[in-house]
Amino acid sequence: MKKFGTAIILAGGKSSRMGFDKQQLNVDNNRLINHIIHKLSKEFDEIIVVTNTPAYYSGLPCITVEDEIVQKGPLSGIHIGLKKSSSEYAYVIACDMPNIKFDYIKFMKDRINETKSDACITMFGTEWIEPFNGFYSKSILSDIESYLLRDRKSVFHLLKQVNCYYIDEVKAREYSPNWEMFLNLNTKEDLEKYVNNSINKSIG
Ligand SMILES: Nc1nc2c(ncn2[C@@H]2O[C@H](COP(=O)(O)OP(=O)(O)OP(=O)(O)O)[C@@H](O)[C@H]2O)c(=O)[nH]1
Ligand SMILES: [Mg+2]
Repeated sequence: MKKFGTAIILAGGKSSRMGFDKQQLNVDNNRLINHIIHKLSKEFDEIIVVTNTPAYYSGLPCITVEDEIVQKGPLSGIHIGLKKSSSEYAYVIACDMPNIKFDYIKFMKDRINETKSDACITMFGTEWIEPFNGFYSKSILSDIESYLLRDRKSVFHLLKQVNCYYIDEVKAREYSPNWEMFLNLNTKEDLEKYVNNSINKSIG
């Protein structure tokens, strides 16, 4: 089994704050998620999009899956994505995150290789985590499954039960001083700000 060959894109949310489906976000006349798929395909052999609308992805270099344990938020998507993953670890990102940094992905892989952790994510301050732009191992699939079946949803609390390596904020800012690699577009204002702020834009 390959160690780091898979990326999972979560795209099964309700987009209630944005007011339209974030799978249809457009930046520079391109669908943002198409850009994410193409960019990730340079680094990963297998791209899994977790979506309720697989038809949006025909012809793209990815496979699509739907949530199995539904209505539990992002962890539902991480669960089925890991289940379908053909690699030991999967990189996980959301469909509304435009700034992917390969040097940080490499840094996370190195930390996992060193520490043999079951997940690798970044802290924001001391109390918050960035659950995406991180890695999760298939080895925690059963933990996630029983957690979801107990009707729990918090990625933060799930990770406390497993062997997760946490990168601290200061370290992460060496790679992304303005936190742009964790930027996610939740509202129309976020989108407008992103489109008008070329400093934050590493798309294309
Ligand atoms: N597969 C799957 N993905 C989800 C689910 N809920 C959220 N996501 C994805 O997780 C990522 C982060 O979630 P949010 O930013 O809260 O997105 P959202 O839930 O669609 O938006 P809001 O309704 O405004 O909270 C996004 O890429 C969502 O598409 C879910 O139940 N299943
Ligand atoms: Mg949400």
